[in-house]
Amino acid sequence: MSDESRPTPAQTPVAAVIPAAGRGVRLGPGAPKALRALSGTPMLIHAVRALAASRHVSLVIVVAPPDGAAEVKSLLDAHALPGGTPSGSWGRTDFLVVPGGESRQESVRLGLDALPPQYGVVLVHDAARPLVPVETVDAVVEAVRDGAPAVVPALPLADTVKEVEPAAAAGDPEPVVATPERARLRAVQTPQGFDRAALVRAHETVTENVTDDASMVEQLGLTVVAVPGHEEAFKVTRPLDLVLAEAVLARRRLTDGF
Ligand SMILES: Nc1ccn([C@@H]2O[C@H](COP(=O)(O)OP(=O)(O)OP(=O)(O)O)[C@@H](O)[C@H]2O)c(=O)n1
Ligand SMILES: C[C@](O)(CO)[C@H](O)COP(=O)(O)O
Repeated sequence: MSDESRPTPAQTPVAAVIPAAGRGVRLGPGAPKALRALSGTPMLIHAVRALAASRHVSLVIVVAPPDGAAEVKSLLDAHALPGGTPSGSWGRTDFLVVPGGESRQESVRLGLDALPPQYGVVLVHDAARPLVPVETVDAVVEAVRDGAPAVVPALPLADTVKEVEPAAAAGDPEPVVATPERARLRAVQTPQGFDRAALVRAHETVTENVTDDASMVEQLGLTVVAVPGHEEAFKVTRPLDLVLAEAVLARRRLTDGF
């Protein structure tokens, strides 16, 4: 589809790419992180449900561990909505599974390669943020639809942040070189939302390793805007995060009944 005939972000359907191919080294030994259970359900399934809960999202592309695409596809089919829907669909949300790569960046690119032409808005969401509320997903989509080429959910910081000269050996003291003004800093979450053309160009252009997709779009000189993030959209990275995730799910079961 040419750029001229592609629908504008305000009209276009929305797809989500969920990179889920990481090992979860910081979480400790075990299955790939996205397949580990939270309250008995794989983290990835929580993440897919969170995105599929948005009325905007009609396709989810899951980027599976490189040798785990068939297992992930079966898992998604097994967790289809009650009542049963055809393989590859959860009611109004379709899903595709593709194998991932060596880095998060490569996995996202492989997900983008599988994106059908009609999708003009793309969310990129870590499987490792399984509890993001639907309100956050919707706020990101709406900001892209309003014309921002890239949108990140973000929270103010509680800790003061120091820039250091990284130590040569782990555990050595590290000289502090600067203290950025905390009030101007934000901790950035996912889903990050993009005009598809901007994100694809960023992945074609930026070759150095970066830690999120929005910074690649920044490097193109395009505007990235932040909308309010949510404390429950935290990333499950280390063992203590699992404790917090289980506590959030227990509270949701009590207050929301699920
Ligand atoms: N080669 C990779 C590496 C990461 N990811 C995904 O990117 C998201 C954020 O990455 P992170 O939390 O760092 O996950 P891991 O790479 O699994 O964690 P670790 O760095 O502790 O190994 C996760 O959903 C992870 O599955 C991916 O799809 N492909
Ligand atoms: C994309 C991200 O979640 C934004 O905070 C984060 O940068 C991912 O980092 P990771 O080291 O790959 O978990």
